[in-house]
Amino acid sequence: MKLTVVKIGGNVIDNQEFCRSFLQDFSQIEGPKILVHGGGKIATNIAEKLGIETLMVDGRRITDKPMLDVVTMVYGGLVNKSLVAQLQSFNTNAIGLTGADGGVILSRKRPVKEIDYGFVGDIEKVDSGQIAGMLGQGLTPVFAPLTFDRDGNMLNTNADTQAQAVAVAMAEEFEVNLVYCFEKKGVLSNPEDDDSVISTLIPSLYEQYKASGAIFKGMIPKLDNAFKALSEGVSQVIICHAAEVKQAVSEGIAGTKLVLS
Ligand SMILES: Nc1ncnc2c1ncn2[C@@H]1O[C@H](COP(=O)(O)OP(=O)(O)O)[C@@H](O)[C@H]1O
Ligand SMILES: CC(=O)N[C@@H](CCC(=O)OP(=O)(O)O)C(=O)O
Repeated sequence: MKLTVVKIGGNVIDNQEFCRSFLQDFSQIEGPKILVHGGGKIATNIAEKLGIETLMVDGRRITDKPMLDVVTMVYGGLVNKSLVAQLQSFNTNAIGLTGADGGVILSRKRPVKEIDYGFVGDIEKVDSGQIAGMLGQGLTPVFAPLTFDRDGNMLNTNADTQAQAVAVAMAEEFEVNLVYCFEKKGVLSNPEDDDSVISTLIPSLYEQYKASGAIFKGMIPKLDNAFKALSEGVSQVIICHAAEVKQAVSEGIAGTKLVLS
């Protein structure tokens, strides 16, 4: 059975009209589906209003206790519940969850090496059976980028990684199609040219673009996650503009398609 897992980034969520139109398209995807959302940009804005400074290292947020409170409120509350309410208006019976709800995504607090990331989680286990149970009831899980550990902590978890971990876990039972949606048309060969979309990306080409600097910042962990998903059993991975989500799912052609060779 086919399953679609879509990740939507913070730049899309932050734009009300763009986000609403994406959710309408997402609702029209046939068959069981899961949405994993980010919201990094919104957390940064709200933290700033509260006088809390944002620090990112390698695309990961340093999450001390005040920042953990912000991301729990923003991702688990504001963003998650707003997406769920909007999906309900498009007749998708969404259920909003953090990884802690139902114990679905267990993590381990990232060990301190050179950098102390604070309350950031590295995913250990996804309870695919419980997620399949929700899908079986006709529900569409909507995951906030938050997980939990055995010590009772809520942990901030990168949304691209969480989408990858959910997709890989579900691939044991389903034929999973993973789509990373963001505000550009795909992975670009020239970051200055929005039309320079790489239609098919293989690992060796990725390494070349990374070395030349054409692929940088947030796109690097996104692609690492995307290739990991493919090599661990996910059937198809596409990175595309949020407006192309339906096309990516129904035709398998949109933005950048990843292949292993
Ligand atoms: N070659 C590239 N093609 C497209 N985007 C790129 C590229 N290299 C770097 N980027 C950057 O990566 C960003 C996407 O990563 P990220 O900010 O983590 O997205 P999201 O929050 O949507 O997950 C884009 O907004 C863009 O600025
Ligand atoms: C640990 C970590 O970095 N967590 C991310 C979770 C949100 C996220 O990934 O949002 P986008 O997809 O919109 O970037 C953060 O707090 O920024």
